Amino acid sequence: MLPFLDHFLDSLNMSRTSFRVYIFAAVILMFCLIMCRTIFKMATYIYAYIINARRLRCFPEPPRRSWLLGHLGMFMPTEEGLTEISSAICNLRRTLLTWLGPIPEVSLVHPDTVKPVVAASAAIAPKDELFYGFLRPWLGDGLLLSRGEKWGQHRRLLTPAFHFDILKNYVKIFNQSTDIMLAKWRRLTAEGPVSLDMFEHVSLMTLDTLLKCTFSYDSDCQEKPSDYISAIYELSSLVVKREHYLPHHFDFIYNLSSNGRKFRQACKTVHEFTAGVVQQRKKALQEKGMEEWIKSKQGKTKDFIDILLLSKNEDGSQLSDEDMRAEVDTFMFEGHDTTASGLSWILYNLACHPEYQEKCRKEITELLEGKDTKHLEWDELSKLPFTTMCIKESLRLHPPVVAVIRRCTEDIKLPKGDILPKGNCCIINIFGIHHNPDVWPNPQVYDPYRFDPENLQERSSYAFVPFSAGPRNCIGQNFAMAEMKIVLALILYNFQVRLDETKTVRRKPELILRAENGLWLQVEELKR
Ligand code: HEM
Repeated sequence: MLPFLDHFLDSLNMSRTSFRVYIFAAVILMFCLIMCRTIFKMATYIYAYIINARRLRCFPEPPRRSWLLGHLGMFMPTEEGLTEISSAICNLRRTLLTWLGPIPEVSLVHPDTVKPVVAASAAIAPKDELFYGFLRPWLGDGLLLSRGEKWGQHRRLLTPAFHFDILKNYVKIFNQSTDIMLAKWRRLTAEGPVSLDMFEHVSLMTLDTLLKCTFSYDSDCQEKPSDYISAIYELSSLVVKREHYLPHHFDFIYNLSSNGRKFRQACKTVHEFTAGVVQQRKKALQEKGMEEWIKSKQGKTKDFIDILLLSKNEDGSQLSDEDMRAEVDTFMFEGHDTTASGLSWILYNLACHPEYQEKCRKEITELLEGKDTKHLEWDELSKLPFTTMCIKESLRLHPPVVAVIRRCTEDIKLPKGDILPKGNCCIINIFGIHHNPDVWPNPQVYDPYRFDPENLQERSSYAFVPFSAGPRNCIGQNFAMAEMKIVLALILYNFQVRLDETKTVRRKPELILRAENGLWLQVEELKR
């Protein structure tokens, strides 16, 4: 049947039976090798899990089944666990690491390791990994998900939109949106203190702010429901549900599911809204002409879409409609939940520590007392040093984004000499870094004095990375810090927040760090 094979075996002086035995042995050997590799890899994970769980105690709350998947990421081999394992294997380190292939999701928890990874991560694509992929149908090729040359070009184009001269103009909006929330709180607490879910109230307020800063759109969403806002909420929750349910990781199955259909519908609502505003604005610009249009904006706050319309690349080209839509959707996604999470946890930490809350209030009162309008100006934001320390310490203890993913673009040397091979994916475990006892003594303790300028010197700049770090850090961090300072100042000036003893607060890492069943605090108006 196979004259060629017979000829070949004759030339080797080998019978067909012996040939079959050899082939069989080779297959068994290959199978054993693959099994060894898999077993070894699994043992590595289990060992690292035990080491990390013991050493780092990332999340004090035991994981619940529903979010075990997301939670496991926190315990994937940290570079320390990995070092210990590979040290045990001793000289074969490099060879073994290479042989094992890319070790998925090594979780980086030390500033020295994070530094080379984020520094090299400008043009790479961390973004096509599992989780980022789920966001793509919604956010398109916006700044968060784009890569390479396109990312570089857009980042250069968008950076001026976050210049202090532009951010200054948003201060009025931050004050106004907070006033709306506080008016609501006044109504709710008219009869006495009540317990409110901070996430619910604060995230509506941050969305309201973003809609005004991005589109100049007053949706009144803090008072009445809005389709666009509901769609954004739905998209955020559907992405998390998809991540936690393994069969839905496959596009084919997800698209057929009811959640997949809801996701498509919500994407449609959001995209139509954004594209509509972009179109309208472009039309107005074309009708008026550039000069007249710029004149009409003088003395008014330029929103984010205005700035995008005026931006040009080095070659004079502008963003296409599609790119503009993607950038706006990305800002709405990146900018509201993160800031809401940051603010909710700050209020929680200050409720846990009334002495710090009182100290912030004193600082804020000194600034606002004697002013006609109890609003903060841009220049006053630097006059709240203790409040800023409290905000930073809360971002350390409860970072809104718990982790980001990067792929190494080069071999990365770990502190103890081991190598993370190029191409390996790693989790920059922001939560882990912020809770690493080697960097932060007593990491679970809320102590704003860690951020006293006197204590900053000896700490690595990669020890505190709530906004990530390196060229691909958060473009909106100054926006977020300004907003958080203003909102916090106005809340503390007008209200007292206390823990609600009837509700337990448990951290719940999703897209952002949430609280299981909401974050309920007792709110009481201060009589001045
Ligand atoms: C407390 C609030 C915020 C936190 C903690 C935060 C955190 C982060 C982090 C950790 C990243 C890196 C994500 C990654 O690489 O996967 C990021 C990226 C980004 N953030 Fe923020 N963010 C906040 C507020 C904002 C705001 C207010 C905006 C816009 C208005 C914004 C816009 C963005 C964008 C566009 C990116 C992608 C940047 C790029 O890849 O070049 N963020 N943010």
